[in-house]
Amino acid sequence: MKKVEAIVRHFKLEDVKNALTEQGIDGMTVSEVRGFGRQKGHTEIYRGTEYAIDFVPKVKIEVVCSEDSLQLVVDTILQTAQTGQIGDGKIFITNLEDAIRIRTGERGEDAL
Ligand SMILES: Nc1ncnc2c1ncn2[C@@H]1O[C@H](COP(=O)(O)OP(=O)(O)OP(=O)(O)O)[C@@H](O)[C@H]1O
Ligand SMILES: [Mg+2]
Repeated sequence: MKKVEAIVRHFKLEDVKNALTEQGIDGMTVSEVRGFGRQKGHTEIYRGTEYAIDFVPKVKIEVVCSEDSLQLVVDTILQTAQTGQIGDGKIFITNLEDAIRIRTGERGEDAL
């Protein structure tokens, strides 16, 4: 299994969620995050406001998926979250050791 962490713009969240759901992804975790990329120290527009601060607000979407569906998940996020402007975000991929559905005790991909 793989864990995909995508840091995207807030206004893209709904599109990304809908697109992933359409591709058969049944679960995800979303959180509000703050950070910076390589324009550190420069300004960035967020909801009409120009931020000259160190940490720009973004949304982090975490999806755990099978290795077989990894490319589909990544492509879906890329296609829906990209504007082509600075600050579109980033995708990180890691190996995930195990998953467990607490209600049933199912493990691995059965738990996704
Ligand atoms: N190397 C990194 N490690 C962890 N988080 C990062 C890293 N780079 C970017 N991020 C996170 O991703 C968010 C968006 O980054 P951003 O899209 O600005 O990346 P970038 O490399 O500056 O690309 P761009 O030139 O398109 O802006 C940051 O606010 C931060 O939360
Ligand atoms: Mg940047």
